[in-house]
Amino acid sequence: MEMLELDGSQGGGQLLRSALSLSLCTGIGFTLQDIRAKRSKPGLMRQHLTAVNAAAKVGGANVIGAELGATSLRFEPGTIRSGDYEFSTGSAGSCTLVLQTVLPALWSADATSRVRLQGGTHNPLAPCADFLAESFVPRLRDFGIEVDLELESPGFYPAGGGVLHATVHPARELRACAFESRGELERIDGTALLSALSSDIGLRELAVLQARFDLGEDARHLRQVRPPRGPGNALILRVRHAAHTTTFTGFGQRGTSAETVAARVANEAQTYLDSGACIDEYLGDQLLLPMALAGGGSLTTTAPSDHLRSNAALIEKFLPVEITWEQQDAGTWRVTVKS
Ligand SMILES: Nc1ncnc2c1ncn2[C@@H]1O[C@H](COP(=O)(O)OP(=O)(O)OP(=O)(O)O)[C@@H](O)[C@H]1O
Repeated sequence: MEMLELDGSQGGGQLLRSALSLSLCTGIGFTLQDIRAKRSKPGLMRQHLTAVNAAAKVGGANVIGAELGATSLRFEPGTIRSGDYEFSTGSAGSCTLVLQTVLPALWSADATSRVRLQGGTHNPLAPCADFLAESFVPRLRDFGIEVDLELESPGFYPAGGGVLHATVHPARELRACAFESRGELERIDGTALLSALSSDIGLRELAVLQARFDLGEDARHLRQVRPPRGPGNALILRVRHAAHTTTFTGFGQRGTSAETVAARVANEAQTYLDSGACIDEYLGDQLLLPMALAGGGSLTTTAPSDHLRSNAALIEKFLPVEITWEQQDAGTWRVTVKS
């Protein structure tokens, strides 16, 4: 079996997850050394370990070193199988990142799969379930990839316990896509999601968004998680253009006012609105993989993030593509994938 030797110190969890996805799709195995070496707690954390085990299960892989805290891993992919799967991070670790790891293998399978994920569905530093549903999955559809998502219950750090269901349909031939123009601005709306916290927090967050973007009453939603599993608050702002909806998320935390949480989300959205980009910084790194599997494509984004750069370097090791980026104007970069 062809094997790649990868240096895990060149990135974080994303490098591992992308390597797992690409290994399953290409049949190329890998060894990964110095996993997350530059992070404060290096090695495999629970969320990463769940992703390794999930990838091994979906792809019939042989794995050496899949243990909590492990700093090296050997992964030899086998045959991808569709089916009914259940993966749990066993904590509030992000289950959306686990889903993203196995999605490419599952859409490459020959039949529909159903996946039940348990853990955190709304975590800082990860795409939340709303981001997946409103921004990621609709763009996958452009490649010809059909994924249905159902959020049964949100899970926040530290209690976790969220449940997300995904149905993934086979997609053999991926269409090459260009996400360059976002089209006209149609609407901006926000949701304050609360669990075991006063509605007042959400109302204050939505008031900030209202003041910044002139949101009408029908564009402000307050949702209490019932039954609550533990305290949590996510503020979700959707900027809907004709060709793409961008989802911005903020998280309430002790010691940070509702106004500050909302102002950060609003500032992020404003940076995007001031740019001419179609795709936000986060979705930018996440779309590279389907673009490369489709054999090419392009997107415009607000910045070529570290995640985008390290993901591009990894993808080029597994697939015969070249990924480049160039600045178009002050707030817009164009990323191109060529085979
Ligand atoms: N606010 C956000 N909205 C959407 N996606 C996000 C957001 N924040 C982070 N992401 C995405 O989540 C992923 C996080 O990858 P990252 O490697 O940082 O994760 P990790 O496993 O927590 O790693 P580590 O702790 O090693 O940094 C990236 O694909 C990034 O684009």
